[in-house]
Amino acid sequence: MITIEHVSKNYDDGGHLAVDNLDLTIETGTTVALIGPSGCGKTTTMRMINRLETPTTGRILINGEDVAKVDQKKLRRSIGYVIQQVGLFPHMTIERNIATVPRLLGWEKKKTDARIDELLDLVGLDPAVMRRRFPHELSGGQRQRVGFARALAAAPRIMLMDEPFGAIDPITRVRLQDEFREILKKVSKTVVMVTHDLDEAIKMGDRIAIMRDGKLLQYDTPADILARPANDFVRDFLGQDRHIKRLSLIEVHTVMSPPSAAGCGTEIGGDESLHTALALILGSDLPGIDVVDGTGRRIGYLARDTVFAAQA
Ligand SMILES: Nc1ncnc2c1ncn2[C@@H]1O[C@H](COP(=O)(O)OP(=O)(O)OP(=O)(O)O)[C@@H](O)[C@H]1O
Repeated sequence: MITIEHVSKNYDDGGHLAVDNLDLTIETGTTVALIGPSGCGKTTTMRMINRLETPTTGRILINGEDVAKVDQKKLRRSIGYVIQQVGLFPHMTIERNIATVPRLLGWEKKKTDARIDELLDLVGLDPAVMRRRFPHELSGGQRQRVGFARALAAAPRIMLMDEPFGAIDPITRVRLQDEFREILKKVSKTVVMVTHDLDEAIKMGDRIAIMRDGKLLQYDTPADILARPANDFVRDFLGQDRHIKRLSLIEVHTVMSPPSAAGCGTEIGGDESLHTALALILGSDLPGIDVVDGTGRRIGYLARDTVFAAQA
């Protein structure tokens, strides 16, 4: 668990606080997305966790231990850090890049080698092809995968991710978000992620922290934030389509009714979102659609009105 207690950051001794009396608790194994307008203090907050910045007042605890009292090198090596432009060492092969922290920790070659293969597999890259390549021989998406693998190398319990998909084209970005989310769940990390992208925060975050002028405005699950913005600023920040965005968090099988006697010809998977269902229903102009399982068997019926009611 990461506990941020009454933390403020004043960079210039002037009156302006980059982070203003922030209190935030991040439960172990969850992902928290920090979001808010440019300059609101997201990156500063994240960088105080691994002591790239020092709080002016307040303290940050990891599992009860004050990070200010932990050896700085030890702290950094125990926290994975992924940044927008990846920051791979250009003159090193992919395998050496991934081995950075294991080497600093003095791992044996055999253990490091096995770990490199395991991680490249995990992030969907073929070790036989990738190990000996250099960063400039990779696409942006592949580099981001390697950056992610490198951050995971020494199995840190915490991952900090600063705009990890910011420099990636939209199609690759969505695919990487899906894959990284699955991997982070599988390896059960505590993740703090900075993003400008509300859809990304909704998709990746178990909780979203919305900041403005260094202050925390709302900290809640994506569904609760979208349903109940804390104030007018948050409501505006979420946008007019927040009800539609909420539909992307609800799976069809959770609201479907029993299957209709006769199929209606248009179908959707039970684990798809109501957002996808809405698009299908509007496109088909039907009062509802069939819900099917992975084998194509009809398991339910989703009425248009059910989708509309879920938006409210
Ligand atoms: N090293 C620094 N020295 C002085 N001021 C800084 C420094 N880093 C950040 N700031 C200031 O602190 C405030 C918060 O910056 P921070 O980078 O944390 O915001 P952010 O929400 O991550 O912004 P962005 O979304 O634009 O990356 C801003 O006013 C910024 O100008």
